[in-house]
Amino acid sequence: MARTEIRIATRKSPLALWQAEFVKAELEQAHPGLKVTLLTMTTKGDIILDTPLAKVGGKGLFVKELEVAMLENRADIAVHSMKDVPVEFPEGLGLSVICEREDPRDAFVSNTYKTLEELPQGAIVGSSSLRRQCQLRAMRPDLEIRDLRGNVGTRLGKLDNGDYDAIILAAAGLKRLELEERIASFIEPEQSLPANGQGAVGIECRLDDVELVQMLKVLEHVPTRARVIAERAMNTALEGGCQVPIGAYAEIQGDNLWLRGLVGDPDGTKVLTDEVTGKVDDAEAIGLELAAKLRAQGAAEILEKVYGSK
Ligand SMILES: NCc1[nH]cc(CCC(=O)O)c1CC(=O)O
Repeated sequence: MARTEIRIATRKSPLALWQAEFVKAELEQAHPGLKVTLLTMTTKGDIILDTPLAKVGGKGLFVKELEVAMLENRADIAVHSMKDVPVEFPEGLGLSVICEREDPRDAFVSNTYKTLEELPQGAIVGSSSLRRQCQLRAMRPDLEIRDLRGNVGTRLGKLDNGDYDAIILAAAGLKRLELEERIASFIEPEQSLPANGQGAVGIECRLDDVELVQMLKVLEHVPTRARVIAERAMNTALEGGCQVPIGAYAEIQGDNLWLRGLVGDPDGTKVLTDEVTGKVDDAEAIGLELAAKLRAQGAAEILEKVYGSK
């Protein structure tokens, strides 16, 4: 008998809730009679899980609370922004679906200026992403970049307070939250290469739940998966985390997949970029090839310096 309920474990931020509600609506539409419920949780970051379920090689494993909920069968799925999804999953869990990508670009948000180019000398720009900082500084070394944290609403509030002349956010988050009118202009990938997976949403679940995996498949978007796999492969091969100046962005061009990567110094003095094109079916190999090309240019030394200074 087909299952009648799917439980989504989700964080409480407006964007996390939007993504969970999106998945709920799609699943309920695709499977008449199915009820999808949201289990909201406050996450405190990584915790050590000590249940036998999550033990690998006798050791406790670092997992997030959403994953604990799935491993303990209090929830069935978790919905993630792909750019925040780590490379490895606890044993038994994995990414079963990658949904269609929203706008992958970074967005320039300002109440005064229309574009990055329009910013006056010494303007104050908010972003805590080293990837964005590196590319901004490379383009405009005169700007003063200041930290900016919190969820999308918090960040916009700080801009409106006058703390910054402009801030950089992902276009996808703003569009999903119906805040697109806050975008003064889009920053094209050639100017600010997006983070791997930016704008794409993925669904994590227990991989042995065959019926569930099957029901989730209606949300799968094959071209997005190929793009994100290539981007993540490059990132993984260079051991890039979310807080290093590293970008990866793929597009599908006919039968081909084109992938561009970037590794830089946070201060923007060194920026390495390279590209690889190959067959869509070879997405992962394309990512690995690009990582090797960037390494040959000296990417590993740059990243080591960033990690070393933490
Ligand atoms: N790092 C935070 C984060 N993770 C996902 C998004 C939204 C965009 C997306 O789904 O990729 C954001 C906000 C931002 O970068 O402005």
